[in-house]
Order: sequence, then C-alpha cells, then structure tokens
Amino acid sequence: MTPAPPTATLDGLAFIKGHGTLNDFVVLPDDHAEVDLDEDLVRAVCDRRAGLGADGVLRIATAGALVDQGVLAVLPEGVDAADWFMDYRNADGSIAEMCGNGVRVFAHALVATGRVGAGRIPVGTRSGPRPADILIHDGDQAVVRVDMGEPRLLGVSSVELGGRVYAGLAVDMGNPHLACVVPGLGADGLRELPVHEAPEFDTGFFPAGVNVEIATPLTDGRVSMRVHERGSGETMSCGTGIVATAVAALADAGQATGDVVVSVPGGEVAVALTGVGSTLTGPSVIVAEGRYRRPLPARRTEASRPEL
Ligand SMILES: N[C@@H](CCC[C@H](N)C(=O)O)C(=O)O
Repeated sequence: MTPAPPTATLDGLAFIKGHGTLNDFVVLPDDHAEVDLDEDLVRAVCDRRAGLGADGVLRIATAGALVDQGVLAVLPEGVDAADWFMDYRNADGSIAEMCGNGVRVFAHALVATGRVGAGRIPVGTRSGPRPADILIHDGDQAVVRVDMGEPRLLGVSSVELGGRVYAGLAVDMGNPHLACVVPGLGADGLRELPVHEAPEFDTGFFPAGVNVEIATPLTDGRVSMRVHERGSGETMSCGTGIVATAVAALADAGQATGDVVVSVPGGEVAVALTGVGSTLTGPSVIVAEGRYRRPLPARRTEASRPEL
C-alpha cells in the first residue's frame, strides 16, 4: 500500500520576512485563510534555530475569509469583510489583538505584493481598524504611519523584575500594557536591566497577561524604552508598547497630548498623541521571501476528506 502523502504541499508555504525596528515577523500570504495556523505551526515557523525565526506571525487574509473559516467568530467593529486583516500570532503561538510594528510591515507587504495600491490602507485587526499610510515606499524599505486609535488608561499596577518593583500606568492599546517610567533612569541604566527575564505581574489586574515596558522619563520630547512582550519575551521594539510608553511618559510629565520620539533597542519610532487618538510612524523593512518547507497540516475540506 502506498503510504498516505503528507498533508502538506511539497512546495510549502509562501512567506515574506520583514521587521519594524527589529521587531521581526514572518508574513504568511493566505488570502482565503486556508492554512491551519495552529500553535505548533506558529512556534515552528518562529523558532530561531529550526524555523524561520520571528517574534510573531502576520497572516494576510481577508476578514471575511477568516470569519468563513472560523478563525474569527465575527467581524470586529468597523472592519469590513473585504478588508485585509492582520491575523497576528505571538512566537509562542498565542493570539494577540494588535501589533503596532506588525501593522507597518503588514501594510508594506500588501503594497509590495500588489494587493493594494498606494494611499490609505484599511488594515483590520482584532482591535478594530488600524488604517496605515505609506509615507515613503522604496522597494523593500518603507516608512509607514499607523492610526493606533485611542489609548485607554486602565489605572496603575506594578511588576517585579530582577528583584525590583516597578510601578506603571496600565494602558489598553487594543492589547494590554504596563508602561513603567522609572524616575532617574537613564539610557545606560536601562541597558543594564534584566528585561529578558519574565516580569511578575498582577494576574488579577491583567488576567490575559500583559506586555511590560520599562522607560526613562521624558527629556526634550524623547524617551528610551525596553519591552518584555507577552508571548514573545524581550523584543527589540513593540509598537503598541511604544505608544503606551509615550502616554505614560507624557502623563509623568503632567501632559496628556504631545509628540514623543521613543528610542528602543531596534531603532526609533515617533508617536503623536492628540487626546482623541494616536499615531505611530516608523520604518518597515522586507528582508526576504521564500517558502517554508516543513510539512504543514492542510485545512481539511469536505472535498479533501478521505472516504472511510
Ligand atoms: N510587537 C507588537 C505587539 C505584539 C503582541 C503582544 N506581544 C501581545 O501579546 O499583546 C507591537 O509592535 O505592538
């Protein structure tokens, strides 16, 4: 008897690799949401030795296809079925509601692959629409501004990291953040902190986990920040965390609105807080495209299900 063929296509999965200030992603174009993007597959793709390596996966699909395939229960408010939807997964396979750097790379990939033209791109996310404007597009490099919506202040909480307690402002950017601005901390001191270690947070306050930012106070419109992301560990940048940090740094300085440049290990990103919304402007770089060849479980359809 001939053994059953693997459920993968031998050609594997088409992918694009990109990053936004070194927060790196594998982008999977899957317009009709046919790939069974389970936790094992995401972890394997993101594995930095046995896989392609990334902080997260961005599946490109239409919002309608994700609903039809049962990946989304309903269309998030403000997202249309025909919109391109950023189906974001952390490196550990968990799903997150939003990813700010991801939206920049996602929008860049939509343009680079010809799915959309220039102009305002309505990107759907689990937190609702996050429109992106490509300000500069030069092949594999782009500068993208993302409308990040209104940050919601949730109160104050604290984390323990490396034996020290840090107080912070809890900010909902569609996903949860605790942005800790540390009095007297400078960029050199920030570099020494053990942000790679998992912070201990208040699970009552953050029942679904939290992304933790440690930042210097605002000086001349700038802050430095490091982040420990839920589901990915320490990353070189986090767009939603950058906006949350700008909110906390401005609040610490007695302001609710303003422009802040946030310096992260992976580069610099600009935030504008208007009081009713926020934008994030920064780079996107596409570094590779190819095919991921590890055998993949195909989504079973009635047509492909073997007869018993
Ligand atoms: N790096 C992202 C955030 C990704 C999701 C986050 N780890 C979470 O679980 O909420 C960004 O750029 O915003």
